[in-house]
Amino acid sequence: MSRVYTSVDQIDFNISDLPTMPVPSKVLMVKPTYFDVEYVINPHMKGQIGDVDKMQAQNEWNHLAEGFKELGLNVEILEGKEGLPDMVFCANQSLPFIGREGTKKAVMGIMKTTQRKPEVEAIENWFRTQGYEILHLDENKIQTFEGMGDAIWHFKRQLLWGGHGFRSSLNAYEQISDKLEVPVIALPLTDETFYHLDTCMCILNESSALIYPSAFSDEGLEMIRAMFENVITATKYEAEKLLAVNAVCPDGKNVFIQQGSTDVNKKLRDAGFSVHEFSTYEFLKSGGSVFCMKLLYW
Ligand SMILES: NC(=[NH2+])NCCC[C@H](N)C(=O)O
Repeated sequence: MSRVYTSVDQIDFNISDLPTMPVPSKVLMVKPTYFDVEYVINPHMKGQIGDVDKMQAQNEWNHLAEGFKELGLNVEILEGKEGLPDMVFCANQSLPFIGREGTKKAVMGIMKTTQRKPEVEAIENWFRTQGYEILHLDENKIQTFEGMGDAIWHFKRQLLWGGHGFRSSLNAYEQISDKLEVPVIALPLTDETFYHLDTCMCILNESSALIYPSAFSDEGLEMIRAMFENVITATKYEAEKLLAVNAVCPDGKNVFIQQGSTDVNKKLRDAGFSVHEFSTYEFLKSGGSVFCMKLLYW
């Protein structure tokens, strides 16, 4: 029986009562060899076609990979594929999961745009080498699901936050909830600039999240505020121009974030987080930053 929550009065559990989930120890990154802006499928890509500095992109990517290594994560690197310039955003093609008995499963995505659809198979083939059970959504019923671009695990808990509206369909979460036997809090996204949940919500630890409030509906905001004690908010400039919310906090303490997010970084430091700034300017041209340039898994 699926458990998809769409308003705060439906929520009948406390986070602390939910089954726990280990912190991911591995991170996948896809080499940016073929990364470029070749088409426009989100507002950030407008006017950027052909403008990516390839060498700069490679440098930024290397630096981020080094950062993950320094944090103690096991960094796995996959070659990109020619003709798939967005495959470097490897958070989008799947949703990895680990059950309480240690069983590993990956729900494969259904990309919204034809340009990105072939990326899924490449990631699926890679998952098979990692001992994951592959799960597919029913394509006759579900229109789209863009993996961890929209579906984000609560820190250390079997609870999924699911964004929908632009790249993922709400009914995808019913199937995911059924297949993984987890509750899903569904959040409609309201502003196309923040087309994936990972552009407007970053889960920092069990009780803290960084968000850009204007990207959510009132009901969505109510659910976020009900479940997180500390909600840090990003300004319009930093959220939109620097994709500051597309950050990642793999261990509940260290936050990797786009360089120059001064206001957010101060708020994060004041809340006790260690902030590490990375330059992802070339990837911002495509509408992505730190969070979507990697896939955390077990
Ligand atoms: N999760 C993300 N925000 N990923 C960035 C994806 C960027 C890519 N150009 C797209 O529009 O699909």
